[in-house]
Amino acid sequence: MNESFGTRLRARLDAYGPLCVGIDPSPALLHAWELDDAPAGIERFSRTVVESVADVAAVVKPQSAFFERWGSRGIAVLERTIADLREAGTLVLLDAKRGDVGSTMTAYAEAYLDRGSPLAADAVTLSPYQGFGSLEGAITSAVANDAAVFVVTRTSNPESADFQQPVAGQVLAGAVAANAGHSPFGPVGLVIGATLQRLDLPLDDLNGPILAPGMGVQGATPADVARLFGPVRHAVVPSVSRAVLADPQRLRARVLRYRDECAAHLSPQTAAHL
Ligand SMILES: O=c1ccn([C@@H]2O[C@H](COP(=O)(O)O)[C@@H](O)[C@H]2O)c(=O)[nH]1
Repeated sequence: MNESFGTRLRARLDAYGPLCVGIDPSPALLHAWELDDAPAGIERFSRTVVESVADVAAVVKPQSAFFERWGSRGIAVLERTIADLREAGTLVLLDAKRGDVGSTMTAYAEAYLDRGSPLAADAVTLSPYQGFGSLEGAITSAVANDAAVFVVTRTSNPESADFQQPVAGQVLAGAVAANAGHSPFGPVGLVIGATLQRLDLPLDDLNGPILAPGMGVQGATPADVARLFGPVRHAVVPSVSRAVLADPQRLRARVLRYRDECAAHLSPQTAAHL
């Protein structure tokens, strides 16, 4: 029997430290790297990130949007990037934020979670705004494929609060129910921005991982992540993209610095948040 995503994630967090590194081949970053904003440039960018960080980051998160910009050729680069990451042994979290009616969600799950798919990742981000129940097929598929879903709950962008707060409790309740009985983490993680000033959700019973984007350019620091998540910080995977991707020469060094800072702030022994 294969190991569940939760087991694999816990092992990688313990072995490598708590950090997710993004692959975000935006026009601005391609320009900074003196690469063409074209499929070949995106491929070179992605290969460099994989070669520089796959052996030191617990999780790597390609941002699907930056590949989709180039249509089928961009998707082909995304497929090869996912394959390279999986071969390197890191966990791949595809940031695609899909959400739709149940039948269509099943098709998204086939695309991103079914082991046989060329786009299959270890986990994918989903949007719950068609009702948490609409994600059921994707959650079932995640369990069947030893994968996971990370559901948008309280995102890092400043516009999110008023819109998401009213339903965040329902998202949490759905995740708690889906994760019951699993160990060390269930198949449903939450996306909660590291930029939030305070946590307005009780996460103690989540029993799932928390992806926390927003470090670096969006303003959050590893210390902020520890303060925000306090007693559940052992389950947090802080994520960083532009702040480490800005310069290819310094990419690995910056990843190592973020990783070590996150480890120092988020380890169970650290009482910095108290
Ligand atoms: O709440 C969220 C959810 C996802 N993201 C994504 O993470 C990266 C962040 O990039 P940075 O350069 O580290 O700011 C990007 O792909 C977003 O789409 C997020 O920022 N906030």
